[in-house]
Amino acid sequence: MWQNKIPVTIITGYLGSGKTTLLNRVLADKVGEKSAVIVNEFGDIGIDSQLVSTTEEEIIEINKGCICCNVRSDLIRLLTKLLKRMQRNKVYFNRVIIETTGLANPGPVIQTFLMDDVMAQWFKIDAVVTVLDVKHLPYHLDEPEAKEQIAFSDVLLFNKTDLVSLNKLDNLVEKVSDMNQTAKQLFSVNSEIDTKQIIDIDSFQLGQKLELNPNLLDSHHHHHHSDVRSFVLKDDRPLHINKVNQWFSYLVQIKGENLFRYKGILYIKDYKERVVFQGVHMLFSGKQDRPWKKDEKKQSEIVFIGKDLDVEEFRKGFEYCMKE
Ligand SMILES: Nc1nc2c(ncn2[C@@H]2O[C@H](COP(=O)(O)OP(=O)(O)OP(=O)(O)O)[C@@H](O)[C@H]2O)c(=O)[nH]1
Repeated sequence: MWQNKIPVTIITGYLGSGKTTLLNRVLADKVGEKSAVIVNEFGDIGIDSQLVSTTEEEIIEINKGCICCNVRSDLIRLLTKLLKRMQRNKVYFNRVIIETTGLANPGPVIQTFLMDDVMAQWFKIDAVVTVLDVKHLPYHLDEPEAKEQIAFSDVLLFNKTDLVSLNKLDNLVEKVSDMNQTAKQLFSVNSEIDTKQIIDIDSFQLGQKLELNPNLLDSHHHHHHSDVRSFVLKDDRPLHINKVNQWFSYLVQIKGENLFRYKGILYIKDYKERVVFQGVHMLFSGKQDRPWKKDEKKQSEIVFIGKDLDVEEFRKGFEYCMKE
């Protein structure tokens, strides 16, 4: 039996801030070995689990909804199952890392570990790590999810510092510090930090969290998402690269402001490799990834998350990329 509770690191942060990049760093590091990883995706499909580079960790994905709402019971069920498998020596893990969706309020996730008896007996929260996209966060600071992610944080990672001036960064740090005065502050490009600064730091402060939100432990606590929607386009017909380039440059330039997050895997005609792309507002990057595996279904899957997006228009654009 284990004498110590299993530490849980909760990685949160708004859409596209650099959470998966951070998770990959932790997993590539010695400190992340033997982690059970839970990735929660907002939308129908799990692109994240395909983008997380894995070795021997258990990666489990919850993608039926948002982890902080209807999926809380799924989280408990899943962790209970993992515990049972460990007791039967089927798996071994000595920590849990949860990456929440960019639209999750971490409050209810924290609550899961405090309120449920079994969870509280076996697990302890090591830290809530919030990744901040210093370029785009100023546009989202008024969103309730962004605010709560900052408020509940034990470690604030100001990421993407390559994209802003020192002046802008200072302004943002000042605003964020007003919202959370006790969290440790770290700065990074591509979430590059010494992972020891966020893992096994035992810095979860319940008292301080309760001061912020006295309802945290109230099991009737409810939370509603702001007006942000997501949808997925999926098709197994190959896409033409020239058309894809045209469509994306249109989307980025014309829709970029309302397009908070988009990412996916593309099946491009005549390419042996998958194309993986990522976008946050007007910043976009795509690259050829590993070759398609023999038994893998070749198809394109894209998730879009944003405000005032006309799904039909996106669907037409996608169809256009398939036409000869
Ligand atoms: N320029 C720059 N780009 C970055 C930095 N960190 C991450 N990115 C890019 O930002 C995009 C989003 O990074 P992810 O790690 O996928 O972000 P995320 O928070 O997991 O995103 P979601 O969970 O999908 O909302 C990717 O294209 C990254 O390569 C950084 O410090 N600077």
